[in-house]
Amino acid sequence: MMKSGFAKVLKNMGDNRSTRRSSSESGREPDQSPLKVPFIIGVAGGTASGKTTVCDMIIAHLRDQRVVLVNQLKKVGEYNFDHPDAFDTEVLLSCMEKLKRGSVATIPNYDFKTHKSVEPGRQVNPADVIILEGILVLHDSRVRDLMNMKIFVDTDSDVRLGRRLRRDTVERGRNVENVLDQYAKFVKPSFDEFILPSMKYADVIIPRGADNEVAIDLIVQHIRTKLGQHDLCKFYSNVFVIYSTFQIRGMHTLVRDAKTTKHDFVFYADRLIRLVVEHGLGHLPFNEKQITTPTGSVYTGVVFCERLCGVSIIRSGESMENALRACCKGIKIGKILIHRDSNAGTQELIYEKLPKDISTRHVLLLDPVLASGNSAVKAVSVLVGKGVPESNIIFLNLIASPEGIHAMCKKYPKVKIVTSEIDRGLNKEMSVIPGMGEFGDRYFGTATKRPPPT
Ligand SMILES: O=P(O)(O)OC[C@H]1O[C@H](OP(=O)(O)OP(=O)(O)O)[C@H](O)[C@@H]1O
Ligand SMILES: O=c1cc[nH]c(=O)[nH]1
Repeated sequence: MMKSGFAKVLKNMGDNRSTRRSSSESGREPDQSPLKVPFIIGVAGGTASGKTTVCDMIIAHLRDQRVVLVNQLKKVGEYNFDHPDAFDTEVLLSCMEKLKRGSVATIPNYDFKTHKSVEPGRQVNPADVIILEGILVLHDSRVRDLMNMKIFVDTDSDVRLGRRLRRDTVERGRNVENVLDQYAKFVKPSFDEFILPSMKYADVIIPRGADNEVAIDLIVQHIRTKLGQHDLCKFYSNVFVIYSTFQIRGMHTLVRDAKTTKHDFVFYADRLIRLVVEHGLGHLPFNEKQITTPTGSVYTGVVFCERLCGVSIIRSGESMENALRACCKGIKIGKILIHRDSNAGTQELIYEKLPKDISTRHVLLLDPVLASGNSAVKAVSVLVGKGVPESNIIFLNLIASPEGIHAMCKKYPKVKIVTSEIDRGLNKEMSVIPGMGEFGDRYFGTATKRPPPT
């Protein structure tokens, strides 16, 4: 039986068999968002451990996603097929690079009977999820570094030997003695020397392989969560987008609509702000506390963090103060006014009024729009200058641009950013696209911007 040595199975996508409806079929505008970075999973484990079955189960559960399964590429002509030298890591890396960039990759086919590559190679299209499977995919750090999730399938060695014997004799026409000889000479020593030691790099170890449905279910849930997140959340662990629902999409639809009245804009912006504030508070530290309920039972809970304050960036940030006050009784709120000259790209601190003991507090920094990030970076620099540890700052925001996120994360990687949606980018005027226009003017009903105080 001949199978491709690299892109063995193309599920749902590889050769243009996507099960997802195209944008034209679904009646949407073509997706103009920046390139989606695929979620890459590595699945390693000894021979006949059930790696392929585990991959097939993950693919079956992710049937609404474009998934491609790629096998570790064999080098033609190698004798010890279980040694790291038997794999063509350079070609694998270049193919993965193409797929990550969103290009088609041509992957050599490999015949397991003749141990030769077979022309033509297989064309693999980019996908949402790439599963990289092979006994040694966790061995090389360059391959590991590509992965968002590393799995090791850990199946009992007797079970694996039994399966291997059956497969090689029944499916590949070899005799028992020859299979056992190869196992003792190459397969087992390589497992002990290279494969088993790579288990320490795994994020998840699946005992009993494909029989472990609970583990596979948990893995699939995790992948779904990650796929639902914006790609920037995969890059920056300090960036959080609140969990989207149709209610949240509906509120965004209203606040982004140029025809929405001021009254409705304020109503739905306030609803969104409240959700962002509640989510942001969830990132504060907590202490465990046990209380007794009216039924006399003990409930183990947590106490709210007490050393808090809000800081709004005037003027739009002030729209978020009410929601913060409604959630945190009596919270102190400071203010920062920055004059931003978007043409010159400069920011000037005009005014600040902050609690004297701010350096001992966790700070919730408020501003509904993160565009170039200049205002937020300047505001954080003021706080840090007052002695607030960077990691004690949570920036709460309704709409963020990728440019703003990059700018903040580059300068202040420990500041947490909580937003409700990440948009496509900025236009020439430095407005967020698609965005919601000038937030302050829409929220406060001012047709033109107020000049900064002199
Ligand atoms: O990331 P940046 O490129 O710095 O842009 C974001 C800033 O722009 C908006 O304020 P704006 O200057 O419009 O003032 P306003 O709040 O008074 O409306 C917003 O509230 C941010 O403070
Ligand atoms: O799109 C933008 C950019 C900056 N400030 C806003 O209010 N909106």
